[in-house]
Amino acid sequence: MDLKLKQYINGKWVDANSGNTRDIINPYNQEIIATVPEGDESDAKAAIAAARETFDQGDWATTPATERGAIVTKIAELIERDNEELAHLESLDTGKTMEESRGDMEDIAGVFRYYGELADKEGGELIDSPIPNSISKVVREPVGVCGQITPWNYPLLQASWKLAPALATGNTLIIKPSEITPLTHIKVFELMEEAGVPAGVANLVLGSGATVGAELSSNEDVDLISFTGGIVTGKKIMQAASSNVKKLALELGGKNPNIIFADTDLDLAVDQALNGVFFHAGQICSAGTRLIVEESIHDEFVHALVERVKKFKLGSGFDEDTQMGPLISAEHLEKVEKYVQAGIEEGATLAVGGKRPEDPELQQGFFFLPTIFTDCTTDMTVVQEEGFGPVITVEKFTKEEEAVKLANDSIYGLAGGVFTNDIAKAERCAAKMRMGTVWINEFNLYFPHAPWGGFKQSGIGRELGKPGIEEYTETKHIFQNLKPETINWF
Ligand SMILES: NC(=O)c1ccc[n+]([C@@H]2O[C@H](COP(=O)([O-])OP(=O)(O)OC[C@H]3O[C@@H](n4cnc5c(N)ncnc54)[C@H](O)[C@@H]3O)[C@@H](O)[C@H]2O)c1
Ligand SMILES: C[N+](C)(C)CC=O
Repeated sequence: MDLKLKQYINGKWVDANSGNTRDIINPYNQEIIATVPEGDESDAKAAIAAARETFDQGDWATTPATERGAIVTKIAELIERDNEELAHLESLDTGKTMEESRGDMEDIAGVFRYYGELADKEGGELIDSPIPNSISKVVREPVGVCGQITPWNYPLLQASWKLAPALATGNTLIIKPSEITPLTHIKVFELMEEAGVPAGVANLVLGSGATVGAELSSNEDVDLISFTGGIVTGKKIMQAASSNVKKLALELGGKNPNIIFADTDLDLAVDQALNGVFFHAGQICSAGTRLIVEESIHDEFVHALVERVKKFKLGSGFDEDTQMGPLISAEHLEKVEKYVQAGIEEGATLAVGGKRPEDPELQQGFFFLPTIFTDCTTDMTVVQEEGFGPVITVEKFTKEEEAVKLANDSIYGLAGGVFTNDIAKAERCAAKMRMGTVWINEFNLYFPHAPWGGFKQSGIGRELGKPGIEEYTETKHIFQNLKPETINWF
């Protein structure tokens, strides 16, 4: 593998202080694909010190935004140049199909390009001051040293949502990928170095959440922590971030509803419902795993879904005809199995799947069959908890208000969908759905220009769009009195 397989701290490619390493496993066949340094608190502290010193020294924060933007745009170009290599690394690490990984890399380049172009356009504004003879202006400045922690399901995509806006706005940063999927993070650091990101500005530390992640979240030299991952970890990070009242951005899980009305185009809704869940074997925060289907079309809809699911081709992400790859790890496969077992025990009807495949060619990988449960009710574990696997639950409704009530019956509020040909009805539902994104006649679409994030326990703050760059800035009001006079109050 033509990759450095090191951490990147203060402009140098380094091993872990301890000398420890970790083997990275291909989830398709359990082969070791790479061995990388396993950093710990001491590596995190070294990276934080470099980022702190670089930020405080000031050159990067005061580099003209146009220049920083040009570097971020250059990273986009390099990602486009190396798209195939990056996609290959992502599929090796995660098991997802090459087609999906190629799409991710296009999206990632788009994110760097978007923030590269936005870098010099959000400088601040003059306010119409109510005080005579004064100038009142609002400027945006970088927050400082940013800690960034990413998950294993969309490793580089989630990283791009953090790296690009942080760099564009003049912050310094330390990023920690999931310990089991570090390869595309390493590669993008090679590209960032090539694009001209100065030493100390962007640092990469590899290692576990309990060590590196916990240090980034609690260290008082870190000014902002941006985390994407599970709700349990998110709560720990929120607590740790209170050490110095860090700025906090949390992108957490989802248990996303997809409402299907009887007046929809059935073929479209079936197709989109499948797309909404089964990419990357359902390991998507915004997977539309809670189908809420109008009773009059329920049986026909479920039948159509099941017939298509039965034909899914599972296999290696590198085979052209594979539609669904494996789950990420043995541990996660076990978790999904237990989740499905809970569904069966709580009385849901298994319409298809529900177990590991029997195909001898898939026995080395962490595969689970695409699964559909019917006769589901809101009190069931499979309806309330995020399974993060290829599992759909189907609930029925008869009235519009009931559909919205079911959709909102969750601690999560990340995303949801509505399928209907009655646009007024769709708009009414969208207005009442308590989620950061609502799709109408669409599911799982995202692009750099529109903000992404969750209501309720799906998170705090927004990534992407203008809010995604504002997260990385502090707002400062500068007031200038053009005709100062003594007040003589005291
Ligand atoms: N909202 C979104 O946009 C979004 C996007 C992708 C994934 N997710 C969510 O991510 C979850 C799956 O990812 P995961 O299993 O990698 O999540 P996770 O919470 O287990 O791990 C995420 C990251 O946090 C680190 N971590 C673990 N413990 C930590 C600690 N105590 N302190 C600091 N860091 C720690 C991990 O090493 C990893 O890098 C799902 O819940 C999914 O919905 C959300
Ligand atoms: C945000 N998204 C959809 C790219 C990945 C969620 O896991």
